[in-house]
Amino acid sequence: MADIIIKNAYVLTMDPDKGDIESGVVVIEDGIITEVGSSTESTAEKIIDAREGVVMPGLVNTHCHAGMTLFRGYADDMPLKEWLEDHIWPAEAQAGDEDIYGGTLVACLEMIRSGTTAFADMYIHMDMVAQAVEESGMRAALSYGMLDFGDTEKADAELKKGTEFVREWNGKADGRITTMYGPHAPNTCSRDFLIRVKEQAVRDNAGIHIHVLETEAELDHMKENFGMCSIHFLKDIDFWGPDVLAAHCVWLSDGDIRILAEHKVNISHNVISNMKLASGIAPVAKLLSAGANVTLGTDGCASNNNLDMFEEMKTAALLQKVSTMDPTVLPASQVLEMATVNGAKALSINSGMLKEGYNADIIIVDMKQPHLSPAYDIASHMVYAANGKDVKTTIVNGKILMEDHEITCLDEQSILERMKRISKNLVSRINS
Ligand SMILES: C[C@H]1O[C@@H](n2cnc3c(N)ncnc32)[C@H](O)[C@@H]1O
Ligand SMILES: [Zn+2]
Repeated sequence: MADIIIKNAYVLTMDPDKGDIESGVVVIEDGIITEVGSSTESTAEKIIDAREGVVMPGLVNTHCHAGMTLFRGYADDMPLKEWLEDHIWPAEAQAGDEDIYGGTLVACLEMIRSGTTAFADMYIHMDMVAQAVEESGMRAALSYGMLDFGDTEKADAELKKGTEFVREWNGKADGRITTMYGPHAPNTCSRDFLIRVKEQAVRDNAGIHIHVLETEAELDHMKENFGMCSIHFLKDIDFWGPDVLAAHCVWLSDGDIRILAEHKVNISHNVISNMKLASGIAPVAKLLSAGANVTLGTDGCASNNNLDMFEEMKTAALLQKVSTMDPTVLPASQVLEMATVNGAKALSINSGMLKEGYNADIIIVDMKQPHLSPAYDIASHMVYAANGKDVKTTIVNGKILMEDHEITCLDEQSILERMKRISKNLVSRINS
């Protein structure tokens, strides 16, 4: 007997061999999708009638700092350097285990509510982040954000911390948690340190998550110090490969785009964060036509200011269209691919499609609403008309984390109460 059968659903499989199914079933057993479309199986522990709903793969947020929900709305309307150095980093220095744990739980609630089933995170106090992810039921690729600023003692300590985290948590939480190395960026980490991180990641067979060319200031810094941009600099030290997840990638030349595509680097496009910090417009249409694996991420809540991947999809499409003055770039189906299939590939997880043998990471979107009516083209609706609040059911690894808008895995009220308490205490510590 199956664990879950979802029936009477419009199934947006994202599987190119199968396409959409007008009214079909999805069968789940032991955390895995065992059938899609039709089934001889009619009994299950749990039957979900998804009439007037769209069943699709959960969205994959490939660049997040989940604990930064703590700083949602805390420092807005300024450029990256001032925002990080004068506000966020001093605030993070005051945050403790309890704060990051509580902030991450709020992020998980927000993601589950808005249809994200997996995310890549780079942050601090990562044991607490991992613990929160484990409890939430979500899937995540976690990394400790390492910075050395050219200080060799700090480099040793940071790499030690990063390595311990990678080794301790990889494969934990029934395999829902995987780990990566997280060197912060080419302008905050030294050349030697980046070389050491790459070697260590190769030894540990782990991926690398890094910010790259988010701002023009980084481009100027790299040119001044190394006579080349970050993309060429990282090529020079053999850093690039399909194991790397590069966030932002805004300030790219055509040559940079070729390098990223050739080395099969995974790119996380963080359109809303880049717009809010006025960092710039990433050449996403060009990256995609060069064959690069472009995915979507929200970045942290202090530069977005939410974790709604539906907003991210719509904004990504619209900004590329207007910035290239070409309405045909990033059509809805391609944007959906970025948020599902491409994201799963970047995280090396077997999710992102509704297909036999894939992880049962699935969401159901409630279509019986004025803003989704009528429904000619479901992909169009998911990108241009829907938002995170339309997600009514979220399943990760075959477990229901939210059903009919009701969170089933976490105690939402107590997490929100805790956030009130810790954020108040944190701000009073920062201000004293
Ligand atoms: C892992 C580290 O990355 C920082 N961080 C958060 N958002 C950004 C961003 N847009 N660019 C660079 N660093 C960022 C966090 O504040 C943390 O210190
Ligand atoms: Zn970031």
